[in-house]
Amino acid sequence: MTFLAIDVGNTRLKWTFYEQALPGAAVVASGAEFLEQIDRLAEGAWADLPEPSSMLGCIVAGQAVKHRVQEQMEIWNVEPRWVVASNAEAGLTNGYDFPSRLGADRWVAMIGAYHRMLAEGPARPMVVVMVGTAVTVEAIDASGRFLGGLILPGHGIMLRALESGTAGLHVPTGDVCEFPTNTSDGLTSGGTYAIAGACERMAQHVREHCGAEPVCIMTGGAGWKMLPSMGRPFELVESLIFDGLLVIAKEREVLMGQLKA
Ligand SMILES: Nc1ncnc2c1ncn2[C@@H]1O[C@H](COP(=O)(O)OP(=O)(O)O)[C@@H](O)[C@H]1O
Ligand SMILES: CC(C)(COP(=O)(O)O)[C@@H](O)C(=O)NCCC(=O)O
Ligand SMILES: [K+]
Repeated sequence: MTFLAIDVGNTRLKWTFYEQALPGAAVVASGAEFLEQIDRLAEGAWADLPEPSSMLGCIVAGQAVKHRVQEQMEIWNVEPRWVVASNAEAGLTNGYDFPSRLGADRWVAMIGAYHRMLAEGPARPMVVVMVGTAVTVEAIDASGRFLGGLILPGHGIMLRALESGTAGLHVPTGDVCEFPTNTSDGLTSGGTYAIAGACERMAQHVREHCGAEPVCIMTGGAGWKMLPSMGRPFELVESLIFDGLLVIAKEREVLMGQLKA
């Protein structure tokens, strides 16, 4: 029972093909494409795959992109299924004012992170950071309640905003340093420490609210850029969204089985 997991962000589509729809399943193949390139998936990377038995995805990129992705999936007989954030799923409860308005990628990543933490020991509060086009910094308490999260511009958006809003900030990418002495380093370091600072504050909020030190996990295409500049240890888990999709797929299969029985 092979399984295709898809994560469509505002910059790239990421996919992983698994042997089974089970947490920890073996990876058969995986890839990532910028959204401008996704119309060639069916004749490109997906052409060599066997037909998946099922798929589950999360998408935050909008309706037009969703149609383009589903068009590529027409080489198979598989039904497109997309996660929408709900009040509760897979052990998490959603504290958002309007739960379905929470980005599906955020919800799925939190489910992946929470199950990963539970697999490693006793339940603890968490900070889950996703560094993609935007940056999100989520707080989860030890019982699995999503308390709320910060949304920041990612590196690219911060730089473009500064470039377009000023006359003197058109410079190449610089290095991250504590005391930048040129414009390039100032911009690169400013963006990086803005994100690191938000993560640090959220970790403080969670510690004060929950009375325990949070487990801190990071994911997303630009996570590796942030890791050396964090104020506290963060574990980088590139597969967090896929881990979450596997958890959800398995739980839904179990529920379906119970309904049929
Ligand atoms: N090798 C890379 N390929 C693509 N994006 C990268 C790479 N390394 C870092 N990035 C950064 O990661 C971001 C995309 O991350 P991703 O998690 O795919 O975003 P999203 O989920 O919003 O589409 C880009 O904005 C880019 O700054
Ligand atoms: C915050 C996001 C833009 C992040 O998108 P990404 O950086 O992964 O492309 C996305 O999760 C989203 O559109 N969320 C809906 C609004 C919300 O979560 O409150
Ligand atoms: K994403």
